[in-house]
Amino acid sequence: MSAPVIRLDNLTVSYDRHPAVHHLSGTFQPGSLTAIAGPNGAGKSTLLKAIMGELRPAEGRVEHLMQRTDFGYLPQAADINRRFPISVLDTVLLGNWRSAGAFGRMAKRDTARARTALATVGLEGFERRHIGSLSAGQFQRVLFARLLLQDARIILLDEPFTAIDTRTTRDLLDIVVRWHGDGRTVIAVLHDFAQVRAHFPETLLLARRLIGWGPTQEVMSSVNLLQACAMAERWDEDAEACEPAA
Ligand SMILES: Nc1ncnc2c1ncn2[C@@H]1O[C@H](COP(=O)(O)OP(=O)(O)OP(=O)(O)O)[C@@H](O)[C@H]1O
Repeated sequence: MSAPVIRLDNLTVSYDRHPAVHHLSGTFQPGSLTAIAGPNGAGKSTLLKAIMGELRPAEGRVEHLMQRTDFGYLPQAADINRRFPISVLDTVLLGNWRSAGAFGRMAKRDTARARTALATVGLEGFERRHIGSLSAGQFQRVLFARLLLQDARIILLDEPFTAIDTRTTRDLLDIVVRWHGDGRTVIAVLHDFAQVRAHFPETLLLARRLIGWGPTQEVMSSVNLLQACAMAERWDEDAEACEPAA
């Protein structure tokens, strides 16, 4: 087995001293395609933010065995301000920050690459549109185009298919599968268990503590899913029913 790209060592991340992720240890292998699944409030987004260095561990650590610039990160849509007055093309060009000049001047070549990325996600002709005028699905396509331009080796996606239509989901899933085919490491927080089972060979099942991490068919077992639900009920009095185990 090759050296992992990310190692979690007894990772605990807290908000105001309340742990949202407890004592998590394990590794992501290069080229792996992993879903992070678990109930609401399980610590999935917190884990991605800790991997990206946006949150500091209360205990333990995250080791990156690659450069920070090798990482591409798509936060949850709710965390992104779409009122910022910027065009679709400029939003995609922001993905080019690794090679942009000192004053952010973009070469013609970069603009051409950004246009190609927009065409790849089906948004040819949208270059001059303001991002605030796009539908949720179109905006998610723009963010995928930005990741395409960034050309990151490790890609972290936080609920990339939530609240977008079936066709957009299918198109963006195709891009995720292509990234995997290229040998990139992809980690995605997902709520749709059918999507996880159909497209993600590895799963990390989290309920603040680790329930399972490995091949999806093994990790998404009835026993593990019931355990994750039971743990969620202990921290949420109003927990909704979890998906019945397959
Ligand atoms: N900024 C914050 N300040 C305080 N508590 C937070 C903050 N962000 C998250 N939490 C809490 O940490 C816990 C884990 O939240 P997190 O968003 O990581 O879960 P999640 O698994 O991504 O949930 P969901 O599936 O609902 O998006 C929750 O109890 C949440 O309320």
